[in-house]
Amino acid sequence: MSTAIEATGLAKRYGRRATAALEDCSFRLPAGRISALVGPNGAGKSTLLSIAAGLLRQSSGRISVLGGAPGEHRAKVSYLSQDKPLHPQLSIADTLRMGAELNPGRWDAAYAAGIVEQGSLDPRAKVRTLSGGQRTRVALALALGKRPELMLLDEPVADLDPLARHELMGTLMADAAEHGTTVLMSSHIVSELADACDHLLLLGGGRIRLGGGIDDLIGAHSLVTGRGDLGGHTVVESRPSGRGLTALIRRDGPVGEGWQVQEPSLEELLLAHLRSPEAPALLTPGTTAGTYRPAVSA
Ligand SMILES: Nc1ncnc2c1ncn2[C@@H]1O[C@H](COP(=O)(O)OP(=O)(O)OP(=O)(O)O)[C@@H](O)[C@H]1O
Repeated sequence: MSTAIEATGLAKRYGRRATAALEDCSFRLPAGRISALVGPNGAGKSTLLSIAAGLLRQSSGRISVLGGAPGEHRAKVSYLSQDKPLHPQLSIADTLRMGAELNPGRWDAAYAAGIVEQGSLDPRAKVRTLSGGQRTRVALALALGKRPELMLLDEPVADLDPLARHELMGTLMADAAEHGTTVLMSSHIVSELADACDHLLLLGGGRIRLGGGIDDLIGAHSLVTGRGDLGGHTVVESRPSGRGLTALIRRDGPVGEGWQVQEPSLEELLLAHLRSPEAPALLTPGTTAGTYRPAVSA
């Protein structure tokens, strides 16, 4: 599988701030995955997405996007920032016409119009008269109508009502799966990421703490309850439970006797890592920078 984004030692420091927003951030995002970019407030998610979009320059390190420098393949990339900028004076129809003009040869007018219609929006309505969630829908129609190869979405559905969120996420994911679009999407709504995404990047302290297919990452961990020795396993988090412990561990071989073993949910996996910022990072082989070499035909 080819590479959509690869970063090595990526760092970003804003001005003279003592702490870096990104610090030695290295990962590979395989093409065609729908990846959740998760992390606490201030973890560097927006910074990473802006750098990948070519709108912000890193302080050091390297990043390639669709095989080029960020911004080099702008026509194939849609970036939706948290504030979802649109022209307030334009109508929805004019906004979509602008999308068509800016993306000659790529624009899918019927698809973009369909996303607007799903929200029962009048195409003649001015953007300034729309609610926050309605603007989000129009911004997503612009981003999707472009039929990009890579979508960089910064909290794309945070201000949508639950029904609209579910329906728009469904559209986005079905479309990405059908067209093989790579999606990197930041969000705090973990319950919905579990349904929508097949890949995860967890950012903490400016570094990648977890990276890989969601099934692989969950499969590498166990939620154990009981008493006994957990030596040999990496204990990500543990807390007292009854007369013993409940712990999220990264297994190294079978778990010993005296423990009840369960598979953690994505939420349990993320919460344990968010509560334990000192736990060692885990990147699956396909997500480690520098590990992918395209097959060479003889
Ligand atoms: N323009 C800026 N100038 C100075 N510092 C900034 C700027 N933008 C972000 N930062 C700082 O960089 C760090 C990372 O911010 P960023 O917005 O990338 O985090 P985030 O993970 O997207 O957060 P959130 O979940 O709250 O949206 C924070 O400490 C923030 O204060």
